[in-house]
Amino acid sequence: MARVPFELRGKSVYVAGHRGMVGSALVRRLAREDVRLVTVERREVDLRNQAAVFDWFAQMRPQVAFLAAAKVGGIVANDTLRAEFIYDNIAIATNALHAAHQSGVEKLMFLGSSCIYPKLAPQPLHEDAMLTGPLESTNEPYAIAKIAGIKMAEAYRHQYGSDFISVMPTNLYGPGDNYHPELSHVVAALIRRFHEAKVSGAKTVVVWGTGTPRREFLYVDDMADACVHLMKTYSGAELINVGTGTDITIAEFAHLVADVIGYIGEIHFDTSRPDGTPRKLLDVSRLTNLGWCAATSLHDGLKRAYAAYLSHEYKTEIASRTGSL
Ligand SMILES: NC(=O)C1=CN([C@@H]2O[C@H](COP(=O)(O)OP(=O)(O)OC[C@H]3O[C@@H](n4cnc5c(N)ncnc54)[C@H](OP(=O)(O)O)[C@@H]3O)[C@@H](O)[C@H]2O)C=CC1
Ligand SMILES: C[C@H]1O[C@H](OP(=O)(O)OP(=O)(O)OC[C@H]2O[C@@H](n3cnc4c(=O)[nH]c(N)nc43)[C@H](O)[C@@H]2O)[C@@H](O)[C@@H](O)C1=O
Repeated sequence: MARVPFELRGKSVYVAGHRGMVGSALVRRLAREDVRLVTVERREVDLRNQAAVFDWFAQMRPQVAFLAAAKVGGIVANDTLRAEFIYDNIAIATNALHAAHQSGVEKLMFLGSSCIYPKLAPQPLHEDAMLTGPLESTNEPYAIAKIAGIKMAEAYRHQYGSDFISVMPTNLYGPGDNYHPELSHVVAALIRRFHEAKVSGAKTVVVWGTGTPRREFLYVDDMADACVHLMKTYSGAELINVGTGTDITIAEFAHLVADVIGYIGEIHFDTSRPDGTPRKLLDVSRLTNLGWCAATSLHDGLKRAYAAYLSHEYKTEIASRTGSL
């Protein structure tokens, strides 16, 4: 059966995690499609609650689902909230994927992460590197949960013929990010730290680790655009990496953030803090062959992310999401 191109038009589309960074970008992107958006707040349906999830899918019967809900955070959140990261993320994946199968969802996208690849896998990280070696210890519980979700989508495709696809995003940033000083990812952490240093006139800013790890960063609205593109054009069991295909050291990145924010002081590296994976550069050849590439440069994306931070920094939404971590 030819399953692509998949027609989104006229469909009811569920975005799980619609208040999050990726989910809200998906909502912005889907506003350009002729679809009926379906969302539900966590206080009404906690995706860890199997009965609530099964009931909600049976009642709402969405035709399409983007699974962008997860327990998410940076290196310290992953390393310290290890039980929550494995429990929440396995529960969310198993409940939502099985409910989608039971209620007859036509097509579903599961969002994994580039941290599912082995710590020392060859670079750039090809999709076939999954399960070929030990994981990075700081995010092993999260990665195991994501691998469970990927394998579940693959199994349901194999046994039931479900059109479930899995995409592996690189490190993401942009509007709606979490700015918690300890628990956030590096982009949000440094935007906040450099901004506060500029405002207070601080002479030094501390950046974690040695500065030598390399990371690839994708602007979240590009991520949402890639998700919609792949939903329409891809159907298969193979994973699809989603990134830019270029990376940068954390030291170079810190200087770029300082430049965008206008901070002119010194940068110190705190080597007592973890570096995590030495390098996480995605091989994006499958994505490129499917006709998609990123549109936003890191410099432009950071300018937009900083503008979003300035316009949201005192709003309670970020404060409440930060408090929930
Ligand atoms: N950010 C990144 O750099 C990367 C993210 N990803 C993946 O992308 C996806 C989206 O991440 P991102 O947008 O950054 O994360 P956010 O933390 O910004 O958003 C996560 C969303 O999931 C919802 N959620 C979490 N737990 C539950 C629950 N138990 N029940 C219902 N809803 C829940 C949150 O709800 P609420 O708003 O109520 O808190 C929130 O809307 C995730 O699958 C993540 O693993 C992959 C690679 C990199
Ligand atoms: C997306 C991916 O994100 C996580 O992995 P990670 O790439 O290690 O994420 P990170 O953004 O927290 O750090 C990136 C690098 O940056 C350095 N770094 C410097 N200074 C700060 C800093 O102030 N905060 C943070 N968080 N990191 C800093 C930090 O030491 C590291 O070398 C996974 O757990 C998992 O969640 C996942 O899927």
